[in-house]
Order: sequence, then structure tokens, then C-alpha cells
Amino acid sequence: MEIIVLPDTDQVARTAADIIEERVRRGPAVVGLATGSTPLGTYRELIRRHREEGLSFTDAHAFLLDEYVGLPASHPESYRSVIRREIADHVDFASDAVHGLDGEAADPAAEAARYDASIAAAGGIDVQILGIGTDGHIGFNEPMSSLASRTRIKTLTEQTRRDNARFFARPDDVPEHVLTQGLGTILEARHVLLLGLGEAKAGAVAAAVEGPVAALCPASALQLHQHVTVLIDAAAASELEHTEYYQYTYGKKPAWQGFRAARRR
Ligand SMILES: N[C@@H]1[C@@H](O)[C@H](O)[C@@H](COP(=O)(O)O)O[C@@H]1O
Repeated sequence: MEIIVLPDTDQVARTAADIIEERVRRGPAVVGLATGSTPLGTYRELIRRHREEGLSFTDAHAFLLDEYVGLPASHPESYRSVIRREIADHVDFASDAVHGLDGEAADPAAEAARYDASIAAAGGIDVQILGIGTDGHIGFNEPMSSLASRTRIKTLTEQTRRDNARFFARPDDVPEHVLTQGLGTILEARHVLLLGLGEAKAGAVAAAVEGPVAALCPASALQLHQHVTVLIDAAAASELEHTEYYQYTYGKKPAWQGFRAARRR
């Protein structure tokens, strides 16, 4: 794992965009897109580069990571709508090149199998963007998800439903079930970019990076992957202990290290 600590959210967004841009410019690319607030800066930066610097997605395909069960694609909070709104509508993907899961499929298991097959048919994912949940989930693989899981239906924990309630009119409107790429599916991407922003993610980032590989922290499965880049801001890095192994892109002794030492006393 390559762990890069950047001073702020803008630098995380720019560095993630650099990695995606490099792959997209190299030739037909398959990009894995995540929802949530964390990748929004990256998407804004990619849109800017598309408009101002000629970055084109015409030869690229995109696959979404997950979807709520029961929401039609047209619902503003379906992940297909979110991805259209936050990136796809603002760049030049071909009309059939952005793939998502159908949360209304009558047979969710068949839909999940279809999705895994369509990722494979596209040649697999070249660069997968991931955020991380406060409980260490990636995609919607909640704690205790099989580290070998494939795309499938899952039940959300109350914690995740609370975390995501801000996107819905009422907390009870957050669907209880989701379809998500499995941990095994995610591990097949050739390059995984895990993004973490803010202090609320510091515990999950530390467990994912420094904890044991355990279903209790699904993101820890990434330790088994051969090409993971973790891009985090200083706040999300604040609970990491083994700072000698990480790359800091700013000052010698960031302020939060003092904070961490003070808290230990
Ligand atoms: N399914 C998504 C995840 O893909 C995302 O990583 C997580 C964190 O979201 P945020 O980036 O808003 O903190 O939220 C949801 O649960």
C-alpha cells in the first residue's frame, strides 16, 4: 500500500485526478466511480480538466460501485442519478458507457451476477475510486462482509443509514437494502484509490491501514491488493501510528502529530 498524506482536501482531489487522468489519457480505460461526499472534489477537478485541458472520456467506460435497492434510476438520490449529476453529465462519456446496478431489479441476485459479468466483459476496472465509511465499509460492504464477496444484496447497518440520512428528506427514507460490488470484486480492479477526508474517517483509515486484515473492517481487505494508493488529508491521517512508513507531502512535523502525542498523554 502506498499511503500519501496531503495537507487538505483540494490536494487529495488534485492527486486523485492526476492518477485518473494519467490512465484515461493512456488509452481506453475502465474507471470505477464511487458516490458519497469524499470523491466530489476529484470529480469537480476532472470536469475542470475536461473543460479547460481537453481531458476526454469518449473512449472510457465507468462502473458504479453500488446502488440502493428500491430506488428508481430517476430518484435524485439513486447512485445512478448522483453519478450523472456529479460527473457523467459534465464530461463526454459515450451514452452507453456509464454502467450501474438496477436497484429495482426483480431478481437482485441475477442483477448482481449480470453486473459482475459486465465488468469482466469490459476487461475489468483499471482504476477504482473508493471512499470509506465511518465503520470501515467500502462500497456498501458493511463489517463482517466476506473478504471474497462478489456483487450482491446487503442490508445497511443503522450507523450507515444514519450517516447517509443527510441526503434524504427523512431518516426513514434511507433504503435498508443495497446492491454493492463485493470485496472480491473490488480487489480485482487493477489500481485502487482509497480516499479519506476529515477527522470522522481517522479511525476507519487507521483500522484499514494499520489494523489486521479482518471482516470487521472491510477496507482492511485492501491490504491484500497489489496496487492500492491511499490518499488522505491530515485530519483523516490523525490516528495513524506508524508515520515513518507514509509519505507526507508537506512540512516535517504536521500540527496533527503534536495533537496525537498530546492525546496519548
Ligand atoms: N456507499 C457509499 C460509500 O461508497 C462511501 O464511501 C461512503 C462514505 O461517504 P462519504 O464520502 O460521504 O463520507 O458512503 C456510502 O456508504
